[in-house]
Amino acid sequence: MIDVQAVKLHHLEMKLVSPFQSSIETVHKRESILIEIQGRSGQIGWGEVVAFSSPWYTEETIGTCHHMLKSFLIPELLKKPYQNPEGFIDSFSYIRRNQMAKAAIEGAVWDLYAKVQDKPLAAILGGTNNQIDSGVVVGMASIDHMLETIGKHVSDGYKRIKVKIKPGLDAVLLHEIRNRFPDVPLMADANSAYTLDDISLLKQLDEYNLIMIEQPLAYDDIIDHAVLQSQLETPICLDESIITLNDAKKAIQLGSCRVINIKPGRVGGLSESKKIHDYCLQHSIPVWVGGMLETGVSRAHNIALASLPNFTIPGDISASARYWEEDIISPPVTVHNGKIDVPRGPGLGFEVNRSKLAKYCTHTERFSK
Ligand SMILES: O=C(O)CCC(=O)C1=CC=C[C@@H](O)[C@@H]1C(=O)O
Ligand SMILES: [Mg+2]
Repeated sequence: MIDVQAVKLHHLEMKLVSPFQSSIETVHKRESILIEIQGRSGQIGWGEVVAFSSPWYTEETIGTCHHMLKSFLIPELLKKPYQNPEGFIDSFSYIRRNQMAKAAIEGAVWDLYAKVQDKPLAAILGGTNNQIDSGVVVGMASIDHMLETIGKHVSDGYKRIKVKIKPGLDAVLLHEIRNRFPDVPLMADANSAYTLDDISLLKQLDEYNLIMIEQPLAYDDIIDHAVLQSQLETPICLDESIITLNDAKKAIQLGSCRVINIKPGRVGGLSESKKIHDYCLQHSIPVWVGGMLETGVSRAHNIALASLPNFTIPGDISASARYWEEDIISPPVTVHNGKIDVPRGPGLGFEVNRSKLAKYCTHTERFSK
């Protein structure tokens, strides 16, 4: 039973240890909202808004999520008790899209639900693995700088390297990486930087033995991706184009991709993530958990999700230290021999460190019954 008495929104501002550049945007400072919900017997559940400050990745922002939470989602949660997270999800099924706002509060509800049952969130979701493989993303920089960063991550033991590419920084970059690191498991993420006019250039990337190329074409497309996939040997992975289970079904039926990146924020939460995972498992499509440069709270949700059996490709879940001087969870996420332990404690299995929260929090809002 989930009977939420009070909700707090903690607005945070944290500086990344180094700026993160993709084909569209460079992120220096991360704004986020942590959601703290309190159940009837005093247990606390945590969620996180992973939208960025501006709508460059999807249409949502911290501001739109805040509006949705305050005006619609929090009132729905405080209105009555729910038997389980699915019951709460049904209560807001009338709301179109706004996936990151929904995922943030749904994540807090899942954490609370697991704590009420005194079980790890991973177990409640159906996780089967005690450890997950860890991959890391290298943002754009000069090629020399990227090679140096990759070398560091490889020696730290990361199981997979993802680089950001765009026209002009693709074949030349991958060529240099393969010269230096011929065998490293490598993939490239374009964040929609190409069109079908670039097909011959994209075909050249087949020679770099990439595990996959992520979202090469438009952020809302599955048709052109099907055309491209039919001409590429390298598997296409969809990220931005997959917002719901239905999108995943259609993309798989059309042959638009051979891999899917599941980010709970992008697909509206852990329930939808699990449905996409299960459908992909039935259709032999491997999946992995994507990252959003998030704090330890959302990273903890991602670790629990990644313990499910079809997450067979290392995701973008790296150590806290890769992002922050100090994370706001205790203990921070650490990587040993390229692996992260799935926590065994109840709920997320990490505690939010209140003094660090206070340090990075600009203001807190409180809502109650
Ligand atoms: O969280 C991480 O480690 C990196 C995440 C990452 O690569 C991305 C986060 C958000 C937007 C994009 O630039 C990119 C992605 O598309 O997957
Ligand atoms: Mg991506």
